[in-house]
Amino acid sequence: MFQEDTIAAIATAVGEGGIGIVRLSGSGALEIAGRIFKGIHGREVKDITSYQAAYGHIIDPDSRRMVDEVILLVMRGPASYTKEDVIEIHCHGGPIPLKNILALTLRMGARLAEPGEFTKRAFLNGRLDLAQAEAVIDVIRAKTDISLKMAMNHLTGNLSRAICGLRHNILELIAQLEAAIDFPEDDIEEVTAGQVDVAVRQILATLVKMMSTAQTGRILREGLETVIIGKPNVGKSSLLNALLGENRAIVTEIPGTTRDSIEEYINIRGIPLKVIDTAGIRDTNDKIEQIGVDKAREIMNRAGLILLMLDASRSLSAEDREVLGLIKEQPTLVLLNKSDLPSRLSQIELAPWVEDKQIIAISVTDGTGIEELEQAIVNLVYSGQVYQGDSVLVDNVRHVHALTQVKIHLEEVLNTIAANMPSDCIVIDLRAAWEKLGEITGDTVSEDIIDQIFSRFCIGK
Ligand SMILES: Nc1nc2c(c(=O)[nH]1)N(C=O)[C@@H](CNc1ccc(C(=O)N[C@@H](CCC(=O)O)C(=O)O)cc1)CN2
Ligand SMILES: Nc1nc2c(ncn2[C@@H]2O[C@H](COP(=O)(O)OP(=O)(O)OP(=O)(O)O)[C@@H](O)[C@H]2O)c(=O)[nH]1
Ligand SMILES: [K+]
Repeated sequence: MFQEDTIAAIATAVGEGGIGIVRLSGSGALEIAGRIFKGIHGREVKDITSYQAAYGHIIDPDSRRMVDEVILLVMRGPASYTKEDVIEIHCHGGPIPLKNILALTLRMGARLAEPGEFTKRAFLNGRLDLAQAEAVIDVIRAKTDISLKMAMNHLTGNLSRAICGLRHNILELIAQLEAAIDFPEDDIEEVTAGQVDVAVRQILATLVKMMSTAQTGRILREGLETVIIGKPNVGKSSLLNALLGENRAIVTEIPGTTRDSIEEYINIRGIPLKVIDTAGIRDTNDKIEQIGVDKAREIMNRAGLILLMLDASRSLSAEDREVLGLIKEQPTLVLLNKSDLPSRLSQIELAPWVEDKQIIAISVTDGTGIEELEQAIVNLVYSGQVYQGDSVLVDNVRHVHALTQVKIHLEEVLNTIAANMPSDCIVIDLRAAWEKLGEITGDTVSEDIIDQIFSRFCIGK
């Protein structure tokens, strides 16, 4: 199922870099490269064996002008990333050499690749399944080492294998039931329904276990949206700076498809915290009562973690009570800052406001309680089992949605069995579950969904 046109794109990040790469993929890749590459000692592209590089120059065949000095790498399909013929031109890593070489390949007949089109071809040509292809971009966008381990785990196919295992088990049940439908001699059917019931319950248990990893998985993949809230001067900015300083901020620039944004993450023992910026609110006015309670509520509703800060060196004020009044069901850690100063905050007065929320005494100034704060965040995210990167976590909303549907279909199977309905009714829901699972690996998925997934990739990947 090879696509005939040859695509080209800059594979490296835009901007200044040591080396830049223009990548070509498709049946015309070698020929196009052959027309613009002059290798040392007359080395020609067609004579370079797969996974060998050659030194030479890119020459514009029309003007005979030298465009850049390069190293060219040949990967012949199907032993390439896309399974097509692939050429990489490693040039000087400036935007102008890259742009000129790309333009030249386009002039020679290549087409500019769409975002994610190389990986899309790798998927369509069977190098990767859909879950693995999605992991490629997760590897690139991983925010911490742990996020990276999780993504690599998916890239190597561990999630896919788990899904395929479930699909295999469901398909076996379908086959058994259909055999019973097609050969209804004996009263084999009743026995089979009982067996199906047991088997489906087993599959459901595995499914539920997988789904239970989704919350942690999603936090590791996307970051935990965190808001630091408290009245002016309690030490919110100081805490943010302390966390940033100790844990080295990872600033990922994601030129989003919807909006250009720079997202900042704080790495708390491998957990990426995405601190929601309340600067906009703070800039206009420093007073909590002027924030507009609605706005504060909205921010807190969006947050996955609330760090509510009080000044332990002062007694509880009306402003504090207003902030405390915003506490809801969400995970909240109550931080009593400035614990280095004499305490004036009455725990008895505070208690009814915080109920079962964890309270941590900290001092940003001398570092007291920061470790405890980090540990509390770790406990919240992992709820027990710290992720070491060795097991499969479900981390992708698309996958969670599919699994939720699968669960509904399988529960329907149990209902159908309980209602003594005929086997073909059972088969309908088993088949629906089987197909839904296939959406994750891309075995049964619409072109729309495929396009949607790859459109979120960067160009050149
Ligand atoms: N220069 C370069 N680095 C890169 C990539 C690339 O395309 N180019 N990759 C991606 O963008 C990633 C590596 N992924 C790859 C995965 C498979 C194959 C591949 O061709 N595999 C062949 C093995 C070839 C052989 O046997 O020698 C195969 O499995 O058939 C290449 C890259 C990261 N680094
Ligand atoms: N003694 C002591 N002072 C602190 C501590 N943390 C912060 N401060 C001081 O408290 C003052 C306010 O700190 P900020 O971090 O600006 O407080 P904030 O909550 O961000 O204030 P706003 O930006 O006005 O909302 C500064 O003078 C800090 O140096 C602490 O743990 N102990
Ligand atoms: K401040």
